[in-house]
Amino acid sequence: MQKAMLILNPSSGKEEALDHKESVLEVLKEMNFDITLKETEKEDDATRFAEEACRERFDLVVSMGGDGTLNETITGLAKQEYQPALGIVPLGTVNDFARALNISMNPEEAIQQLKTAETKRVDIGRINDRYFMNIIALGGIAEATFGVSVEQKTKLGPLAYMIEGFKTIREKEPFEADITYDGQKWEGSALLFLMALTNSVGGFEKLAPDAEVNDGHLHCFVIKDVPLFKLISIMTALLKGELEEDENVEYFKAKEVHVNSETDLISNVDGDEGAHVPLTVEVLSSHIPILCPVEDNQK
Ligand SMILES: Nc1ncnc2c1ncn2[C@@H]1O[C@H](COP(=O)(O)OP(=O)(O)OP(=O)(O)O)[C@@H](O)[C@H]1O
Repeated sequence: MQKAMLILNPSSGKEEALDHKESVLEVLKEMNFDITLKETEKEDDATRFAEEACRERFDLVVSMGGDGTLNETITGLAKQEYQPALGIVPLGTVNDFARALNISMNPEEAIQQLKTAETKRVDIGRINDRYFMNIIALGGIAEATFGVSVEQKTKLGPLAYMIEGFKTIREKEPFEADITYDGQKWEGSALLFLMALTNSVGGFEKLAPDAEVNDGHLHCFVIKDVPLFKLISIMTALLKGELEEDENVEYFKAKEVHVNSETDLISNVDGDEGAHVPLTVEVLSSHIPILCPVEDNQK
């Protein structure tokens, strides 16, 4: 009999994981899995559980929680030679990675999708010694989002990040960035630097319309030092996928990016506080086997 590990974070999103526990257990049973249930209690539990699933040669790991739990689970899988397939039941407030994979935002539907899903290897990213699934952001807006409370996030949803960022951007200075990517260089004054693996960021799904979850590239945007009103219009157009060529935005694709700055920038890694500059960011191409809805594979 094949073995599945369900990693469940009871505190995610609106604390609804326990409401869906029975459904997911039922579906995994229907799929003929011998199930081990692991509930997280604290930081890094999901990483330890995922490592254990690799060591003990589980066939499937299902991560049921928010982006934080998913990031921890992927961190546990990323370094291992043997990796079980990863199923995702999104329960967080943003769930960008699941969005990019066309996994339903409705937990019950996402659970049902597991039954017919197919395994697809997708890219993840590494920033210094940490992994990420969606985006690295650097600059005032990016740092401001660290202050968004869980209550705000839950109430306002994904928009809270951007709103909070715009509110505080006035106080922030542009930074001099020294960016090297795949042998090329960009130097200049920037307000924001984004490196995205998928098109789905902060709940918006059109950031980099040609980004695929396994295209082996970081999609990078440097927003130069512009007045606040211009920044807001650029960001709005960018997130809606409506940004035309703009002299204030530099776009490039890269497999590896090095960033340095004299300003002490703190990276925003998938919405959480990450490493300070200097940074080395790279794509680990088609690195994690993920259960994706069938429709997506048949495109
Ligand atoms: N039982 C628990 N009670 C409280 N916190 C927990 C528990 N188990 C894990 N955690 C914490 O929950 C965090 C992850 O939460 P979650 O998966 O909801 O991510 P998130 O980033 O808040 O998601 P999103 O932004 O999409 O809402 C981990 O950092 C971990 O420390």
